[in-house]
Amino acid sequence: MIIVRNLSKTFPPNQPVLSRISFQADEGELVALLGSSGSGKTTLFRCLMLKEKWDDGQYIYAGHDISGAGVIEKLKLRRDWAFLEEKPKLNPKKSALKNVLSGLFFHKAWWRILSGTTSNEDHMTAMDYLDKVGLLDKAHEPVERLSGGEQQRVAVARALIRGAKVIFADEPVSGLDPAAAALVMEDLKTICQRTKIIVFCSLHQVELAERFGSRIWGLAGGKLVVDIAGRRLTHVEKEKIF
Ligand SMILES: Nc1ncnc2c1ncn2[C@@H]1O[C@H](COP(=O)(O)OP(=O)(O)OP(=O)(O)O)[C@@H](O)[C@H]1O
Repeated sequence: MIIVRNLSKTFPPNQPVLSRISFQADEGELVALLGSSGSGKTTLFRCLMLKEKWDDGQYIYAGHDISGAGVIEKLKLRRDWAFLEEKPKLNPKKSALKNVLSGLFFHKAWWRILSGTTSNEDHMTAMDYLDKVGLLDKAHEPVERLSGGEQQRVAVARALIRGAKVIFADEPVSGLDPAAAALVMEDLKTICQRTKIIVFCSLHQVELAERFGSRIWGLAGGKLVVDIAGRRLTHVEKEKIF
């Protein structure tokens, strides 16, 4: 569970971006974050991933106040979190399977890293995750031959094999056509519900937020102006956000 109270952030010299943001996000939630360009979506994610400092506010993760986390604690916490970008950083020449397995790098025995070998168990686990994102039949394809949506799903599988408990997805489907975007969002929603992780997903498309978000947030003027359970937004709610 994540609880944030009154988080505020101003960029120097005097540009307030986030103003007293408060929320609670529970396991199994897919939070769809809507906001116009420059509203602070990425900044909010960067603060929540402890990549950006904020001025005021309390941040509680899994029952611990991590507002003042030190370097070691931050490194440990970041293992629980995964970041999905619009263009996932994958090795294009390597297969989908190898890219997913690369998520296990820090979990492998040193001699396996040196010898470049993989245990049968890791192999099976990676195949399971590829199955979860509907890519079992593409496991041995080099990633460069996969579509943008399929590459994004490989990135999701890699995040999951790392044991991510929270996924921050910053506009993960903005470069995709509507059908591919829906498939990626469907994966995120299913995985979120089945594995009880929290997914924060910033989106520009209201329809995707309405269709896949179990919760919808709207960010405008540095504030969370909308925080509702996933459903069709009213005209008034849309006007508040955009
Ligand atoms: N490092 C920085 N220094 C100063 N200002 C910044 C910095 N990063 C972001 N900003 C400013 O903060 C505001 C919010 O930026 P942010 O990238 O969080 O918005 P966003 O909602 O993610 O936008 P988009 O949808 O276009 O990606 C913008 O006005 C931006 O120029």
